[in-house]
Amino acid sequence: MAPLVAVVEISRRLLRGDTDVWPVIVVALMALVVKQFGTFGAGLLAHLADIRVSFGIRRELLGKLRRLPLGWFTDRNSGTVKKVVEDDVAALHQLIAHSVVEVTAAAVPPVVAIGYLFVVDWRMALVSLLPLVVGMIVYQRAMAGAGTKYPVFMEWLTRLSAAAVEFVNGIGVVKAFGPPGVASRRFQEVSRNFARFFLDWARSTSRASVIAEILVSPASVLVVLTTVGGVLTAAGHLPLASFISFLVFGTVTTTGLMTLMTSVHPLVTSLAVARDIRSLLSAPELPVATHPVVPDADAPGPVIRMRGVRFAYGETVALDGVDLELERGTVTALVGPSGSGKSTLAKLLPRFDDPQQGSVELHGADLRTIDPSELYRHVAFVFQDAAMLRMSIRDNIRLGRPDADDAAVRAAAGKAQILNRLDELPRGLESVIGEDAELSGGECQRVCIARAILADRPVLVLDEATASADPENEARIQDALSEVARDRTVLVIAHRLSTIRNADRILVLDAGRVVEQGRHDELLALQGLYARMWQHDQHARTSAVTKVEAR
Ligand SMILES: Nc1ncnc2c1ncn2[C@@H]1O[C@H](COP(=O)(O)OP(=O)(O)OP(=O)(O)O)[C@@H](O)[C@H]1O
Repeated sequence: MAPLVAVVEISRRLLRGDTDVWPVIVVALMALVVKQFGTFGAGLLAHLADIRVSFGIRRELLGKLRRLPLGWFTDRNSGTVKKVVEDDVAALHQLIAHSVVEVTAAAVPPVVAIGYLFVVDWRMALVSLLPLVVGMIVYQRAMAGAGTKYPVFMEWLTRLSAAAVEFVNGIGVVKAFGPPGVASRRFQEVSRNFARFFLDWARSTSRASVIAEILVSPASVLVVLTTVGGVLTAAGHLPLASFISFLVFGTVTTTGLMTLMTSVHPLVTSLAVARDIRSLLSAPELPVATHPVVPDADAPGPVIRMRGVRFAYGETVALDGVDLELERGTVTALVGPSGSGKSTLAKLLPRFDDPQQGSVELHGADLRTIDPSELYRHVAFVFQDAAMLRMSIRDNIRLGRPDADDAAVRAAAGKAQILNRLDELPRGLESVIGEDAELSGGECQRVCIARAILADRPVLVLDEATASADPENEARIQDALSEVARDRTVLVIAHRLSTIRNADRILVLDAGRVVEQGRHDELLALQGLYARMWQHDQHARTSAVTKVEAR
């Protein structure tokens, strides 16, 4: 404001015939210097605050992610989590480091200017606000309906990006099977509908918003002020110095308002982002006992016991009253038709979720009463989606035992039937998947098995997942699994019945219930679901072999 005040003060003095204007100029220049330091200081403080807040939020988010049930992650893709932890927190930067300072800087001058103008001449001050008030009313009217469409606009953006991702992901399949053009048709359709929506939206608001913008522009304010002020000054109702004040300060209100409007948009976006962060922070966690129980590994009885377990995904009941006991050092296989609840059951053991009814116990202690880190000292798992972290294969293998030496890592890799393959890589165990090494799905799974062998937890949950592996890979995975199962209590989801013939116990699931259980021979003798599945499995194998031989 200082240069503007200086202009008015200098004209006032000159009009009085006082030519001593240097002190005013010096004060204005000093004020400018103070402003520069002030702006720099404010920016610095705001950025420091941003660093502290972002750090605090990220730490809170990571803590939260650690406490969320693992099932929460399987229901979401990693993109969602990354968006909140990385992008959303980064977007808050705008709010904390910039918007606060910018909005303040934009809001203060108009307020001061209006106050000052009212002191100089309240009637002219009202006149200077006239174009603004009319402009705001027009703008408000135009936006009243349009504002409600903002969520629809965001919805369209999500739909558009989903269609684009679908188009790119499915392009191979559609190219191979679909008629030409099918792949892009859906994407084009969504784009076209979006364009239509957007045009309608823009059209409904454009005329009014252009009028509003013209009204609140500095030019309009200046036209009104010079006309009214000129007439009043000429008639002797307004001193010339006051008229100059209005010419100088009159447009400050409108320019400030316009800056305010442009800095409000990032503010609104940041608030939406803050909502997403808050919703992640308030996602329900797995309850943790205030006085956790430490399970006694020497307690008599089964290592794992499930009683009357029921689990539903919304309306879909996946498990309906399951009882299960895993005896120490035994291998129990879960079999059943697709969708019978095998994965759901297996994932309750490492507490991906809690059952809605019934309980899961480890050495007689309900999992809900055990500290999660204590639970993972007992239970390891290898699931189909073999997870490799972006670090060396050595560190991937020793994730569960970071202090393991090289010999132990190599021994585990050897038992998991993957050591030779890893030694073939240019940097051996130092290689990083995705950077200087690529492994097949089966090979990644064997690395995960090596991790489980090294972690040496007494209970192991496995998804056999050999259905899609080639015979050699399958045989190797089988060998690795037999190795890892030695002396451990194992629950394995079996996709090929031939691989679990020797299991100590086989549990047959159907529609979320255990319908048969026993050893392979006992189940065959029952002539029930298992026997039918076995026949089907055998038939599929022989017919595949016959077909290959016939060729
Ligand atoms: N995240 C989920 N949300 C909703 N329903 C689910 C979810 N996961 C599984 N289901 C449903 O729960 C039931 C049991 O699924 P589950 O994956 O446990 O079966 P499964 O026996 O492991 O199947 P498969 O052998 O095909 O892997 C199915 O009806 C499935 O559609």
